[in-house]
Amino acid sequence: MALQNVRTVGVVGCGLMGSGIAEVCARAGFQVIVREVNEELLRKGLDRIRASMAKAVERGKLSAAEMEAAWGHIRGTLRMEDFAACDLVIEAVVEDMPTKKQVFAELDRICPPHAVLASNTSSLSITELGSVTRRPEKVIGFHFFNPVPVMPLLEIVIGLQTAEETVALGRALAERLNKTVVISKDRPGFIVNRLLIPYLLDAIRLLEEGVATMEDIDTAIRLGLNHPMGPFTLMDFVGLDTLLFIADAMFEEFKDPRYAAPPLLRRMVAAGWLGRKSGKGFYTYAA
Ligand SMILES: CC(=O)CC(=O)SCCNC(=O)CCNC(=O)[C@H](O)C(C)(C)COP(=O)(O)OP(=O)(O)OC[C@H]1O[C@@H](n2cnc3c(N)ncnc32)[C@H](O)[C@@H]1OP(=O)(O)O
Repeated sequence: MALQNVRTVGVVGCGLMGSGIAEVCARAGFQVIVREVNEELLRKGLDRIRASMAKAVERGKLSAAEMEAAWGHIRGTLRMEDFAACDLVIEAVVEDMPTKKQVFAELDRICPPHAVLASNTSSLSITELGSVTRRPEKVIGFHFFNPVPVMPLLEIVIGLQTAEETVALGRALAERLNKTVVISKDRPGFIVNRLLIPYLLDAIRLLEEGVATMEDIDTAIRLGLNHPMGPFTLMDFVGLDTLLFIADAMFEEFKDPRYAAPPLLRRMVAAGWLGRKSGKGFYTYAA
């Protein structure tokens, strides 16, 4: 399957990542079908896409006419069966292996045989996702970064059975979306999260040990290392539930204490303090 034959891209999930992926694909001229599990989540996801495009217009990254054209390429749905029309589907559901496996098995049943099935997973095994399909050579990881329209990286993850042709499609897609590619083997956390997750968890440990306040830790990293966000701002931005899913998945595989979630993180997620998206995480956000 070559990229020039891809007309319609499916996106499973219209949360933070799915909405960003749907937006950049529509802006690149693909027809996009994006699916959520209920009307409310779908409406919220589509609203997020529209708000992000409006911000791009405001910042001079997109013209009003381009925004309307891109918006016209996006169709929301609640039905998995609608992915029968897709040449490429990118899954961006919750970071949970049983849920993702169920999605991949369903996509394999519904999508045409030529379709490539990609996952936006940030830590789970592409090889394992491929194993529940009859097309493991067409299963690949496309790990985007939040906010998808702004972050210039696409981490492509190659499962044991992923074909060279599927990787070539990933490279061509990245070029179309104006993203730079890095290639990672299928190991937990790939490149970025292998380094990022222990750093973020260590920031929580530093806070719990009382070494410094979270404001000072954030300021230290922002001004001392020139990172755009300190670790607590970044954790709230990524979502504490997502961070916990990733840390647990990495700990499960490596059994290395560097990836063990600090108790405070688990309790914050239990309390529903998920970061920016829930209005409260390490910091509190206005509604
Ligand atoms: C956990 C995982 O598996 C993976 C992950 O995703 S980890 C998280 C990765 N993400 C990060 O690390 C984000 C770190 N933070 C940042 O880079 C920055 O804080 C940020 C980009 C989010 C915001 O930066 P900022 O300077 O405060 O915002 P802002 O000035 O509004 O925007 C920065 C740029 O993006 C552009 N932009 C903003 N929103 C946009 C949109 N919706 N569409 C297009 N462009 C947009 C702006 O125009 C601006 O571009 P220029 O510099 O060319 O003017």
